[in-house]
Amino acid sequence: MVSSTILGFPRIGPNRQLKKYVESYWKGSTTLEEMVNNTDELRLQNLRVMKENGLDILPVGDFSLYDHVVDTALMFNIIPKRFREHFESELSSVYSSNANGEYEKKSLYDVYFALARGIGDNSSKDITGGGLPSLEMKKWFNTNYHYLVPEISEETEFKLIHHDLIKQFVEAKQLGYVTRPVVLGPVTLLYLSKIEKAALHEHNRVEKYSLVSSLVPVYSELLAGLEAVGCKWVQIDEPILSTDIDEEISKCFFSFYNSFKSSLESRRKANSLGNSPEKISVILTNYFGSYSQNFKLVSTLPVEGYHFDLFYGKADLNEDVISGIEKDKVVSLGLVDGRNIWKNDISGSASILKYFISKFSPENIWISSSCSLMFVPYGLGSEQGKLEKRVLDKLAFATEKINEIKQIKDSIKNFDASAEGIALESISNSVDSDLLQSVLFNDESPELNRSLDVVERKKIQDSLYNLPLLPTTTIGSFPQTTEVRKYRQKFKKGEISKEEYDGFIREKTSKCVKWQLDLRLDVLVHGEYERNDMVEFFGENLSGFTTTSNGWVQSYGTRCVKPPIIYDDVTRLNQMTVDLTVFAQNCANKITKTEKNKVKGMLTGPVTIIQWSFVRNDIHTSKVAEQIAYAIRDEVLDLESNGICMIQVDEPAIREGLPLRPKDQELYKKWAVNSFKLSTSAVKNGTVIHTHMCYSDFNEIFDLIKKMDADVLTIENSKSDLKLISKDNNFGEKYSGGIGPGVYDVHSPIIPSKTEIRSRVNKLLEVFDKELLWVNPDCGNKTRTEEQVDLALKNMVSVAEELRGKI
Ligand code: MET
Ligand SMILES: [Zn+2]
Repeated sequence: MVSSTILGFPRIGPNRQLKKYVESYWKGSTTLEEMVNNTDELRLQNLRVMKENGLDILPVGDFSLYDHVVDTALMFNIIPKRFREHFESELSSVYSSNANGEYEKKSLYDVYFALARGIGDNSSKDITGGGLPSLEMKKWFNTNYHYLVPEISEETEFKLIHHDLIKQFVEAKQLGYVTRPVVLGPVTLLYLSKIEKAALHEHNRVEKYSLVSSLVPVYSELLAGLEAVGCKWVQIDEPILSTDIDEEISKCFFSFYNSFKSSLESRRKANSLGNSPEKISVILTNYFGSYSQNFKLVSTLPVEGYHFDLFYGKADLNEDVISGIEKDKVVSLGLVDGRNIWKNDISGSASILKYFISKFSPENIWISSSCSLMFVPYGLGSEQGKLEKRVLDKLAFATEKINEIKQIKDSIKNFDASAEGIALESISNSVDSDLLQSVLFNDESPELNRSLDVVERKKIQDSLYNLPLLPTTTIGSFPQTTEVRKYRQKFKKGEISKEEYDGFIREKTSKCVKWQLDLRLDVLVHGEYERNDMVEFFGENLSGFTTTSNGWVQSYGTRCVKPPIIYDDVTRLNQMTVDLTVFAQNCANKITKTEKNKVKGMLTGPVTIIQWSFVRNDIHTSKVAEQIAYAIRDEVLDLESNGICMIQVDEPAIREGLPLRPKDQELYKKWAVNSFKLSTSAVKNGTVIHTHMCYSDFNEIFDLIKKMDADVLTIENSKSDLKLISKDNNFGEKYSGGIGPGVYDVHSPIIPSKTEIRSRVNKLLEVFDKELLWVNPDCGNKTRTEEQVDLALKNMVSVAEELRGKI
């Protein structure tokens, strides 16, 4: 009989309880004990829900109070020096815990939350900046989830410092559940980690993959511990296998899994566990894509089973891969999409399952989710009666997805593999041949291109606007104060009229324009007071979108987001931003009695809208991008014809969508760039198109950025230590448009000093042509207070004005 399972379940609870439980502990309004009891209950509730909805084998260890990567790092004592020193006594109390792994909870939790959130003035990510900076946060592969980056060094003393996973297994077993502990694999753990700066002596570079041998004993100790309490399977997650791994990483896999096997064996002998009921087996788990070439290596590793993501890794449904699976291995089939919210095609999944049954023994087959279900909301329960029925009928959230796995299992009950032959071709995916018909794949199309190139356009634009050298601007949003939020809430609840709400927004907008003029900013914005969120706002104004009332997914730690759902064709229903932008421009004109200070129109680009939504999957994503691009294009043209001559189309998430494998990246880059161009290229040459990007490392996408052909690019840069302008990448030479690398970090509450800003601008001037350089923060101001924004921008403008006279 096949078994049903999943790789992991959402941790946040049906009503985001995790947030409440953990945050109230942080605030001191609940005790540690209360927090632990509450979150334990949430974890046990997950087990119940999984069981009730029909799973045979449940994951344990997939739950986390903050992040599973920092969980793993801490469990193995991967703690940077600054924390080891600060928490010396707490850690020694944890280390001296008794043989059962009982430790004083408070000590461990103090270290844990400090790693996650830092201590004191954590805002300055600079080690010298005082306080204890938290671990850095990064995107988990190509998802919108952020993990904490472990810091390792030669000084890291890898050891298993607690037995929580073993205890959770035992607890679940006592409650009658069959579970499979989930552990992040060693190679992926190293891949996600970085070398700890403070521990680096000059001339002493540590190659992080060389540390893999030190991980062997800790993993084998953990697995031996699990084996001793009767655990039969452990899931070791190695999603790095969805990328093209190089020689060094391949070696790392090979050496770890082989030595680990023998280390476990010697532990068995030493502990005379030889007579333990059953040896523990390992299922190696890859998700987010296919193994493809990597499977050759994987099939030689001494593990007992493999998980396949058959949603995003359909490429593995091919003879080369499948013939490499030995008959006695367990195959776990990720048939239910862990990253999107659409109902499963049960009969399609059943066909794939039948194919595997015809090849392998049903006892060795597991039906599973493609990846953990933590990337989709908890359950549809609270959407009943709220979402339109025709939308609701298409959806499955985590709880419903478990049920689908059961349905797939039930649907093959009477299947006789010997009677029906199944061809591999019938289940593997065919490529959408219509795809390339889209305008997005026709680089030469006049719809995608402006008539002059960026250099020629600049000449026209310079003559029209007469901006000073080092023009100053902001990225768009101004503080979303409690007052702004309160008004929006009241309006949404129907407590105030549309007129009253609009009146308030206009008042805020006009004050914001005045404020910017007082600050002497050159290019103004309207402040985005009308927007709760830069994607949701457009979702509410375009057809084909809907929003849920409780469809939260974890973004990082206790923070969740509620992505809109794109379920149908997207069209623009009405003008979305024209009124308020024109209003802001009129305010500026009235105050200055000139038309000198231009207000930038502010829109979100197609790729970002897609990246931060759940997107229909019945048509190719590029088709959705094309539809959104046409809608934005109409808005851009309406702004222009209403006198707005600078328009910013934000694409902060453009890097996020980049596929994991180079061979898939070209197609993405093409439609991503061209959907931006389709949105923006219809304007006159004198209209200045701005774009903005943040949140990522841009090294991989320089070509893409250039191809977008914006007139001005404002780009996050201050957090990533001016990586953008590092000597090696020659970005300054390669980029011929206007450019505004952020001169300070808006995510920090610290007011950037003039000295700091001046030194950044001076560095930028070494790299970029002074005619092209803009001066601006690195992202929007919405999360700051009005006072912080005022002081920071005063310093920024003052530096720009001072330097203008000198360069
Ligand atoms: C995450 S990018 C944000 C861009 C947007 N225009 C803002 O200023 O908030
Ligand atoms: Zn930004």
